[in-house]
Amino acid sequence: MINILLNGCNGKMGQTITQILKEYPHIKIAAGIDTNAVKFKNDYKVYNEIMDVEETADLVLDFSHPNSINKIIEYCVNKGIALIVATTGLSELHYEALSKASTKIPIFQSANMSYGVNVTVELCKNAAKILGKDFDIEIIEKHHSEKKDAPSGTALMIAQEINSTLHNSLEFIYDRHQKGTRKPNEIGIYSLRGGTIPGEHTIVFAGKDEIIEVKHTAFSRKIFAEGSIKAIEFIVGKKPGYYNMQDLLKEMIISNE
Ligand SMILES: NC(=O)C1=CN([C@@H]2O[C@H](COP(=O)(O)OP(=O)(O)OC[C@H]3O[C@@H](n4cnc5c(N)ncnc54)[C@H](O)[C@@H]3O)[C@@H](O)[C@H]2O)C=CC1
Ligand SMILES: O=C(O)C1=N[C@H](C(=O)O)C[C@H](O)C1
Repeated sequence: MINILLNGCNGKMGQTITQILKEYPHIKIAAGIDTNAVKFKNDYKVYNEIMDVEETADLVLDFSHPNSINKIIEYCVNKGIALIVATTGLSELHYEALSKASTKIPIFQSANMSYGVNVTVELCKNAAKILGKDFDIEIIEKHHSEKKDAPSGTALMIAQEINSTLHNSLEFIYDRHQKGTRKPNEIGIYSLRGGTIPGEHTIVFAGKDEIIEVKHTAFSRKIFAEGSIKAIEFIVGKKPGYYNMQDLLKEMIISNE
């Protein structure tokens, strides 16, 4: 049995995970944490503060807000348990703190827990290797109207992966208003917010007289929850270190061979 603490349990993702985990008897939510602790009636205890949690657990799964990152890192390091961070909108300081903590505990961090998106990243890296010199690359992301951060963590992750494939030669542009003509070394990232869109990312490779688009559409939040379950199974028993979806996919490919 794997026991988890679910940080942000009363949010959209917290509740999706709460429902899906009912189909996975080997993973139990020992307790939840949410600043809005009374929003839903859960069949586990919900705390306002992680430091008050009495239940023991193997790991913390976080889908909340960047303002809780430092506290959950401190909690996991003190307890010597793993941490999975799915929250987006993190700052450089948050990444530094996660990296420092990963020398003591296993940390899994991904801006997108779906397999499909992580395969999309690989497709784009390969396309960028071939097309990067001759094609302009731009990213368009669409999300629901309640999303707090922009651009999405996924759009940034895709842009960073493409940039590292192109020897970090790209300049990130988030708004073209009054920017003039496009320079060849730019990568534009655009955000649209509306309705209940669970998440859509389109990566555009625009050349002379032709265009290639790689697009991933999430039809529901289930894909993020199912990827999180794979991350839970992956991280338990791991040595301290900084892991992501690419590590998980590599392990899956090896075990399928
Ligand atoms: N990595 C991935 O695959 C995915 C990541 N996300 C990210 O997960 C985060 C949450 O997304 P949603 O569930 O859609 O948001 P939401 O706003 O519906 O839920 C967030 C929950 O966290 C709670 N919360 C806020 N501050 C907190 C704190 N300091 N401590 C504990 N709880 C706190 C809120 O009360 C709320 O219930 C966002 O950053 C989002 O971008 C969302 C979907 C997939
Ligand atoms: O807030 C969301 O909803 C999502 N956030 C993540 C992101 O910022 O990339 C992942 C997914 O697209 C849904």
